[in-house]
Parts: sequence; C-alpha cells; structure tokens
Amino acid sequence: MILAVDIGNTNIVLGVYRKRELLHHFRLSTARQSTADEYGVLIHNLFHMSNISFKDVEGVIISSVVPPLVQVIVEMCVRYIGKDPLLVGPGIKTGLNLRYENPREVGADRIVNAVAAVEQYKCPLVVVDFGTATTFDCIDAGANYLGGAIVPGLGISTEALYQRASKLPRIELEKPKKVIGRNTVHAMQAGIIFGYAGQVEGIVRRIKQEMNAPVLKVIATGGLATLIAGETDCIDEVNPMLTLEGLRIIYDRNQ
Ligand SMILES: Nc1ncnc2c1ncn2[C@@H]1O[C@H](COP(=O)(O)OP(=O)(O)OP(=O)(O)O)[C@@H](O)[C@H]1O
Ligand SMILES: CC(C)(CO)[C@@H](O)C(=O)NCCC(=O)O
Ligand SMILES: [K+]
Repeated sequence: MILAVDIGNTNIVLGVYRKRELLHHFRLSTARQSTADEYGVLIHNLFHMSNISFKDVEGVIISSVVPPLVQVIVEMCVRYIGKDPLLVGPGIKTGLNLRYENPREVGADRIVNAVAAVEQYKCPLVVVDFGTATTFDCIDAGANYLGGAIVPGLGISTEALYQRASKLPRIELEKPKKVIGRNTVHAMQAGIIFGYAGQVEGIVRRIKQEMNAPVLKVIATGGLATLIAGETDCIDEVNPMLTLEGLRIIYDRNQ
C-alpha cells in the first residue's frame, strides 16, 4: 500500500492506495500547532478503525502548500510509519513541462492536480480546485502547464462578509431558491453562490480566448466543486479525488 498526503491550508487529505485502487481516504483539519506525535496518533487511529496497519505502507508521498507542516508530517512518517516520504517539489519527476516564470513558486497541489488531469482526460484542459483558495490551472494541447488564476475561496469570501460587516451573519453555503434574496441570509447565499458561478464562467471564457482553445475540457475538484458545478455549464466534470490520484501517479513515476 502507499499513503498519499495532501497538506492544504484548511484540510490534510490522506489516501491509501493498493496499486491504482483508492482503498480509504481521510480528512483532517490543518492544525499548524499540532505535533508529529499528535498527527501520528490521529492517523494511527484512523488506520486502526479501517483495519489497516502502518506495517503495510510501502511508501509515502506528500504535497504541501503549508511549509511549517512539512517537517511535522515528514517526522510523523519516519517515526511511526518507518518510511522516508517523497515530497512533491524540485527534483521530482511529474511529466509536466512547467511554464511558470519560477516553477518553484507554483503550489504543489496545483501541479499534482494538473498531473492527474493530464493522465485522465484529453488536453487542452483547465482544472478548477475549490479549496481555501480557488485555483485555475491551464494545460495546453502539448501537456504544458501554463499557469492560471488564484481567487479567494468560497469559505474565505463568506467569512470575509461576516468578519467585516457588523450586521452580516455567518451563513451556511447553501444554494438559495432565488437570486433576489428577501432576507439577509438568502441575499448573502445568492451573492456568494451565483456570483461565484459567474466568476468561474468569466475566468474560463477568458482562458479559452487566451489559449485560443474553443474546445477545452474543464475539470473541477475540491469540497465545494459540486455546489458550483450545479450552477454553471462551464464545468464538464467533477472529480473529487483528483489530487490524491495525482499523488499516486507521481509516486509511481518516481519509483
Ligand atoms: N458548507 C460550508 N459552509 C461554509 N464554508 C464551507 C463549507 N464547506 C467548506 N467550506 C469552506 O470552504 C473552504 C474550502 O473547503 P474544502 O473542504 O473544499 O477545502 P480543501 O479542498 O480541503 O482546501 P485546502 O486543500 O485548501 O485545504 C474552506 O475554507 C472551508 O472551511
Ligand atoms: C493557491 C494555493 C493556496 C491553493 O491551495 C496553493 O496552491 C499555493 O499556496 N500556491 C502558491 C502560489 C502559486 O501557486 O502561484
Ligand atoms: K485542495
């Protein structure tokens, strides 16, 4: 078995693979003050509850966009799983040609998403990941990673209204029945959800123009992908496990 770990700003997602099959996946909240021992206990317990054991883990691969947690998770792997993990970063074979000005600057999660998308779909492609930030990653017909766009995530946007406007409450991210809200909660939900769908459409339209690619497959992933995909025609497919798949593929390419 291999263990794939995606350290995001909100969640740490773990996937346990046997060959190409995802056997289990777990989601932990990203706690920047937690220690290697604390993560060890948590992950050990999750394994135990799923009837799997650290002894069966042959290798670990990690992608992280939270630098202070890398060492913590690496230490956890070495101490409890007894494996030196592979880190997605410089020196790792991804099979992608990164056209970012400084390839070291691209978030590892974005690279991993792009690798999975190129493997599973036909280029040219756009990957939209609805996480803490929403990222757009563009891959051309020659499988070159071109870059993309980064916008505030749905959670951040919703939280900002609550934090900065005294009379605006914290709301559930649910789709309202109408765009014309007749109470504060519905008005906020309408603005955030329909506005976000419009934003995605606008960015995808511009990407198509700039890439000169009228036919472009758009893949969405991340916790809130389904919610937004339901409100726009510009998303062709939702693939919730895209990041874990990408980690599994990169692990195999580096054996
Ligand atoms: N139902 C909801 N209501 C309000 N906020 C939500 C809801 N679901 C998710 N969020 C927020 O949306 C953001 C994205 O959540 P998601 O679970 O997609 O994160 P993620 O993919 O784990 O992100 P990352 O990889 O950046 O950690 C987070 O800030 C989260 O707190
Ligand atoms: C944009 C996020 C926060 C999305 O998780 C992450 O990919 C990141 O920190 N990226 C670094 C900046 C960049 O990709 O250009
Ligand atoms: K993510």
